[in-house]
Amino acid sequence: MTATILDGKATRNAILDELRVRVAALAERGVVPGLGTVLVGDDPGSHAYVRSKHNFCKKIGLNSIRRDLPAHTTQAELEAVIDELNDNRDCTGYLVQLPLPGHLDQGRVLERIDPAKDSDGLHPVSLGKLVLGDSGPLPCTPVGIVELLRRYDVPLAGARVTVVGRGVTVGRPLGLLLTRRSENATVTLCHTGTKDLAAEVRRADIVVAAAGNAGLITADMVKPGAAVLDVGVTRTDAGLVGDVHDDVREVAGWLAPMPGGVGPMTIAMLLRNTVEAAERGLRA
Ligand SMILES: NC(=O)C1=CN([C@@H]2O[C@H](COP(=O)(O)OP(=O)(O)OC[C@H]3O[C@@H](n4cnc5c(N)ncnc54)[C@H](OP(=O)(O)O)[C@@H]3O)[C@@H](O)[C@H]2O)C=CC1
Ligand SMILES: Nc1nc(=O)c2c([nH]1)NC[C@@H]1CN(c3ccc(C(=O)N[C@@H](CCC(=O)O)C(=O)O)cc3)C=[N+]21
Ligand SMILES: [Mg+2]
Repeated sequence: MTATILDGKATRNAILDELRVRVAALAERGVVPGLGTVLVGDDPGSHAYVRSKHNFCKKIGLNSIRRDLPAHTTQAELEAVIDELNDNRDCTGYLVQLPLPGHLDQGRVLERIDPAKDSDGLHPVSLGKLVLGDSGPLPCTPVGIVELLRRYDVPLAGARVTVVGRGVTVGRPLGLLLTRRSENATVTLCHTGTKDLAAEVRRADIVVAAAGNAGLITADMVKPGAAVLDVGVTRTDAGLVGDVHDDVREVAGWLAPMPGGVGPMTIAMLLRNTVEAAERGLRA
């Protein structure tokens, strides 16, 4: 068997078409949503991500607002930029590119973002709403994963899902999303303390690999026909490598590859959160 590819780029493009229509409807009412990015330091990977976010804004008619700060920026200087974006009427949503340089307190920075402008869905208020089942911005990568599975009709209700990784941006919030009544999956979250990772993965109808450990998931660990989504990204001299070994393609029923799977969906959901924040602002 060769897996059906869950094509994140094609799906992202379909979502961008849908967003373009919503942005045009907002424009008719005099609202142009604007996505802000805050980037500290000169990591080339982070610069590339931020650049591509701004390019996609242009493609769907969003304004974008860019704040690039030097690596030696102080906590107070960064907080002043956060306060400015919170007050900036042109900025309907924004994100602080992670990770921040080690001398900055990431938690304090994220908490200072106005929750109404949280495009990432990673503010403590947004995560709290997710736990409570209240509506609000959802974390981009987890909601992108759910959206990708839905658009390919991968069955979720009753499915056994094994998520490898309990990180705050992917694994942990994904577990919360998938166990909502609307998804109804049964979720196992794995981490470095998991006793028998291979056994947990082998039971799964859906495997989400979000560990950041290159080639961790191999074909012998995957139940034939399972859906496998590769989220992890490891930078090597040979380029970016995912958590899922190439041999998985021969046993999986569906595969979201890295690159070309979940990554593009993350950006699509970031843009959707920004448009939705502007729509909510109109209703409020
Ligand atoms: N494609 C995309 O759109 C995105 C990709 N990413 C990528 O996804 C990955 C996860 O991101 P994030 O959640 O922020 O990362 P974290 O570093 O916060 O979390 C990684 C998790 O993986 C677990 N883990 C690591 N190695 C193993 C192992 N050998 N066996 C079992 N569990 C393991 C860790 O366990 P423990 O808790 O015990 O340490 C931890 O819970 C990263 O590679 C990141 O670059 C992130 C965001 C978006
Ligand atoms: N505040 C914040 N929010 C984030 O969402 C966030 C972050 N910080 N810091 C870094 C991680 C990582 N991340 C990715 C987004 C897109 C791709 C993506 O589009 N990847 C392409 C490949 C990109 C390439 O080739 O360089 C793909 O998978 O096809 C990957 C990873 C978001 N993150
Ligand atoms: Mg690979």
